[in-house]
Amino acid sequence: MSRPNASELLSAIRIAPSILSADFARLGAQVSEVIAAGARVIHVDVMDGHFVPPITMGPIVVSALADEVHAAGALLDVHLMIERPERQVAEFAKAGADSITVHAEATPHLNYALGAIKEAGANAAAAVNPGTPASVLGEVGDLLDMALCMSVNPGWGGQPFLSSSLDKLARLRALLPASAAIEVDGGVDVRTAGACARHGANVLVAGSAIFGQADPAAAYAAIAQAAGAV
Ligand SMILES: O=C(CO)[C@H](O)[C@H](O)COP(=O)(O)O
Ligand SMILES: [Fe+2]
Repeated sequence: MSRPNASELLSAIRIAPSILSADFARLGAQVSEVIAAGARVIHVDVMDGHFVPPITMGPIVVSALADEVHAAGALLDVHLMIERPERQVAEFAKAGADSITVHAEATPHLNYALGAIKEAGANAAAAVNPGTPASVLGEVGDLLDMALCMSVNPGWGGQPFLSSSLDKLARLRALLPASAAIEVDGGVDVRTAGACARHGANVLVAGSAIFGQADPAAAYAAIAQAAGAV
């Protein structure tokens, strides 16, 4: 199965539905629904019960979705909320992850972890929690295909957007090379998406605002319009 060009897909304004809020009994159908509505980035939240309290999913879920997502020309954007992610990135890349995000707070070896992602053949991204300065990512800017600004404290869907994230998005945009995508994750919906895009984000993750709605395809389209993605 040929892979989509992740760098190309992540260079435009994208809404990335997060399957954290999907109905897992019908996960494949829910992902197909948002892809049919235009989604080209599917966000997968991996939590280990240590870096954040909940435990969610592992490479087996990435692998289960990979063929369908790749056949549609879409990519799997894996957000690792796990301790010592450098020990796991090769497994996720092998399972079909196209971009892999590690948290700056989760490893003493951020530079090494990003190199390990690239070596495994995926796009490399690093995330910062709301309490972590954007400037941390300046040290690894040359390795970043994407930077992720958490706009809620990680661990749960459905939390309100932290408005301080907007200035932080602008700081990240100014700090990083123009080739790096800027992703925002947490509390993104029709009300917050436009401001995120105006402050420099181009990959907008939305979980509850899409899969928590009665019509995920319509919710996707409304957020895409609010962000200027259509
Ligand atoms: O990384 C995450 C939580 O840690 C999720 O991607 C994020 O919270 C999406 O959920 P919502 O859009 O409902 O806030
Ligand atoms: Fe996420």
